[in-house]
Order: sequence, then C-alpha cells, then structure tokens
Amino acid sequence: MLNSPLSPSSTELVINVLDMVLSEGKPLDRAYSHHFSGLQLAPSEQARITVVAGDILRRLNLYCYLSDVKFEEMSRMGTRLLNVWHLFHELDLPKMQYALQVDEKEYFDRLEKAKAQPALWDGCPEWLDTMGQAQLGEAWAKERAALSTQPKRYLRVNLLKCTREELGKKLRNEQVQTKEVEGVDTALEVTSDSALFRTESFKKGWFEQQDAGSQLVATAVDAKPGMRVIDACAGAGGKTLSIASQMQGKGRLLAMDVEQWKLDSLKQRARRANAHNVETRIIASSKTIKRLKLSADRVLLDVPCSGLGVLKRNPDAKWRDTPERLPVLVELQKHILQSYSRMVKVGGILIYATCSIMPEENRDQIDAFLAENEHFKFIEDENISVADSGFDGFYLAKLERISE
Ligand SMILES: C[S@@+](CC[C@H](N)C(=O)[O-])C[C@H]1O[C@@H](n2cnc3c(N)ncnc32)[C@H](O)[C@@H]1O
Repeated sequence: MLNSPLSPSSTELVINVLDMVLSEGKPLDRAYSHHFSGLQLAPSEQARITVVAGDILRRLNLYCYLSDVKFEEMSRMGTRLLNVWHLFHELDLPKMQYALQVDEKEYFDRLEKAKAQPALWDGCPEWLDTMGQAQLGEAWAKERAALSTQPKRYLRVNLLKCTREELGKKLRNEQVQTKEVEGVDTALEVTSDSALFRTESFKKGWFEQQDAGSQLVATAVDAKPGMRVIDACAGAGGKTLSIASQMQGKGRLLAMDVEQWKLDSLKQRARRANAHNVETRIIASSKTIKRLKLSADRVLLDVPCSGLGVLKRNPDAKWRDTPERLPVLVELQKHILQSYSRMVKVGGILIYATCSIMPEENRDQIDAFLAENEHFKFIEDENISVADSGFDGFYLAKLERISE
C-alpha cells in the first residue's frame, strides 16, 4: 500500500475527493480531475493519493465502521477516518493540525468484531453480498475478497505501431517500468508510479491503458485482415482499437453506440492509433441494425452491464448502485442479443461479453438466447475470474451463425 504516511495536504485532498464522491454522487475519476486540476502534484504523490482514496472506497463500510464515521459525514469527520486508515495499515498518523483523534481501545475492539464479518472485511455492501451469494454460491467469497484489492495498471501495445518489446524498451527510456503479462500477448503491467499519459509513447499512439482481462475479450474476437467486423456497443473504443490492430488496418471495422460523444472520443483515439479502417455509426433506431442484416464476419456485443467485475477499478460504483438496476440491465442485454445478432452472417461469429461476474448477465443470457434461436450454435465461453486471473472480471461467449 504506502510505506510512509500521507502529508497533511494530501490527506485533505483524499477527504475532499471522498466527500465529492459520497455527498455529491460524482464519479471518482471526475472527483480526481476536479481536485487535481491546477495543482502541480508530483506523479508519485498523485499516485499515493489515488491509492489511498481507492482503497478507502473499496472497503468504505469497513473503514467507516472502524472509525465510527458515516458515509455522509466525510467533510466533517474525514480526519478521523483517515487516521484510522493509517492505523489499519500500521503507518504513523498524518500530521494534520486539526484532526479528530482515534480512541485506540474502541478501534481495536471494533477491529476484532470486523474480522468476524467477512463481507464487511471485504468492503462489500449487504445488497451485493446477498446477490453474489445467490448467483455464485461458494465461488463468491473469493471473488468478493479479490474485488477489494488494489487493481494493477495494464497497457495494451498498439501492434499497428510497435511490438511489445519495443514498447517496453521505449517506456524504460521514459522512466516507466513495465513487465510482460503471461498469457496476454498484447499486455504490459506498469510497475512504477509514472505519469503514463505524458510520455511520448502515449502521444505517438504506441499504447492504450486497458485491463488485461479486457484485452483477452478483444483477442477472442479473432478478427482477421480483410474481414467485416462490427463492434456494436463500442463506447469510446477500448476493444475497437484492439480489434483494429488484429485486422492490421485491412477490412472494415464498424464501431457503433447509442452515445455520439463516446464515438467522437473513439475517432480521436483511432486517429492517434493509426487505426484507419475504423468507421463510427450512431445507432439512431432499430433501422440502423436492420440495414446491416447478415453482413458481418464478427459481431462483438460488449453489452451494458452491472460492471460488478470491475469494482476494484471503479469502487465508487458499489456505493451508488442498487440491486434494482440489475433486472433492467438484464432486459436490455436480452434485447441487444436478440436484435443485434441479426447482423452476423452465416458462418460468422457472435461474441457476447460483459464486465460482470454474475451468471444472470452471462451464461444465463446465452442459454436463454440459444433456447429461442436455432440459427446459432454455441462454440465456447469463458469466465475471467477476478480471483483467479488478478485482472478485472469479464465473461465472454462465442456463438456461430449456422443458418439464416
Ligand atoms: C460495456 S460498455 C462498452 C465498452 C467498450 N466496448 C470498451 O471496450 O471500451 C457498453 C456500451 O454500450 C452502450 N450502449 C448502451 N445501450 C446500447 C444499445 N441499446 N445499443 C448499443 N450500445 C448501447 C453504452 O453507451 C456503452 O458505451
């Protein structure tokens, strides 16, 4: 975690970030950019602040319990929570001038009680623990624990511009230390606290930051040069760019979404990456899909989902989300599968993916789709487990269209 306490000013920044997320409901990355803008923080100090804020959000209920602070009291009581965080990680307390002190006896009593409550220990809200237990049974406990750990930073090498070895070497010259990720040919893990986006390698489009699990999903598309490929829920193009590099710039890659601003950002990233065969198209109505009937060799449906596989990276989501959102998402996923699968041509492959680890969004969807749809044959699926892989959690299934 850290090997020395935060400075008083960094402690205050952490409290402000937490307050913005918890009281104003702002996403964590927005709170960081708001509070970091205009400050000349060294990249290493910025990294320390994000490590602490991220860890607190991953186990917010635990730290709140240990410090007897409520989520909504962060601006008034945050100094006590931060003191408890330091105590928990066996660090000296930060030297804040006006901090609320910790009653150490009370803290150690609470610590013992917390150890006997695994879900609290893993920073899991009750609704999520109930859901995980119901959907994953015995496998849930290890996923829950893994979701409370600090995520690693991964890069995807842009093979349109360089090899993984070349990227590693260039980054080393720019004081960024990396190591190759076993089993994911396109991935490097960043092992230093460097500011990645200021590097020349980034500006030249040699890499994108992308979790290794997400890279595995994109690799499963297995797009070949010359194919017609559709990425139908492309967002800002994390997977589109990876598919573009599989295609070596040859063939047609159509990136679609319902949000134009995401496609605009995708276009910009595609230019930087030299991904010239990417075309974007907004999904304005069902006609956009109908016009592409039976047209694609590969269709990736990286559907909107609960994001419960990526909570290490987006820990603020579990304090905003509610269980009521899941059935709505499941219906939308069902609709997308039914409707967008029409774009796959006979002999073509449909790849369904989520960044969730819940079977209801994953294999259950595929089983229900296949039960109603004789035109597709199941090829394989994969659960990318947070606990087993160390990456974010994903699901992917591959289906082949066998008839019109
Ligand atoms: C999981 S995200 C995609 C992430 C993206 N593939 C990536 O790798 O960066 C799901 C995307 O689906 C889009 N979406 C939501 N409803 C949709 C719909 N009905 N049709 C197509 N895309 C939709 C969202 O805007 C969002 O960008």
